[in-house]
Amino acid sequence: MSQPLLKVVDLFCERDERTLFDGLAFTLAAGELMQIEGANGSGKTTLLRILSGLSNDFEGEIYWRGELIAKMRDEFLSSMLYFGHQPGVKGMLTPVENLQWYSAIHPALSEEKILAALDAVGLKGYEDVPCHSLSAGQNRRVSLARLYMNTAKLWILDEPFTAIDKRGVAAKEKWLAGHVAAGGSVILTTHHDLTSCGPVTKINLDQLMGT
Ligand SMILES: Nc1ncnc2c1ncn2[C@@H]1O[C@H](COP(=O)(O)OP(=O)(O)OP(=O)(O)O)[C@@H](O)[C@H]1O
Repeated sequence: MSQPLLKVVDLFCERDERTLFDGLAFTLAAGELMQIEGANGSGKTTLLRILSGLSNDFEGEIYWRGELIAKMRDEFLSSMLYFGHQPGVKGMLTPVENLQWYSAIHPALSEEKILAALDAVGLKGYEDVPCHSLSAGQNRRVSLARLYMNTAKLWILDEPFTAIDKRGVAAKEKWLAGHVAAGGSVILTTHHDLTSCGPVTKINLDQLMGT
């Protein structure tokens, strides 16, 4: 069997003296999509922040391609896209300007690719409107356009479909399915039922909650 992309061993995390998970272990293969489930406050966001390197407040080990992430952080970070709760969109900038800013700290992207990404998320015609004049769902779409511009192997997505309408969700699910079919991997949280992503591995944090 080929080596997993990501391997989590004996992960323990507590917040406010409450154990969120203890002994959490799983592997994620290339081409696998994993959904983290659990009640509000069960630790889904906390887990995704740990996996993406944004939080070090945990015990246990996380491996990327067989090596401890802590020992090859730069390589891991360049292979991973994290999409957090906040859209991370600057209101004073237009969608095009936001994505230009994003592409400046990532592999440079042509304006053509940025416009294609905005078209793909349904924002054709809004390219030059300041984001503070867009709706919550449209701002979320600007942020999601990063997925259409990114070549990272692993996508870690926290509630990517929040504020997105039904048609938008179906289109994004297809995009995730395409990423996975091309050998990429996805770990996400969502309260939506995933219907168009293909096989989904599920981990439920409620069953791992301490007392
Ligand atoms: N920085 C922090 N300091 C202290 N406690 C925190 C911190 N971040 C989260 N928590 C606590 O950890 C628990 C898990 O929070 P988390 O945001 O991971 O849950 P969640 O499963 O993502 O919830 P939701 O479905 O509501 O988004 C909560 O009880 C929260 O209060």
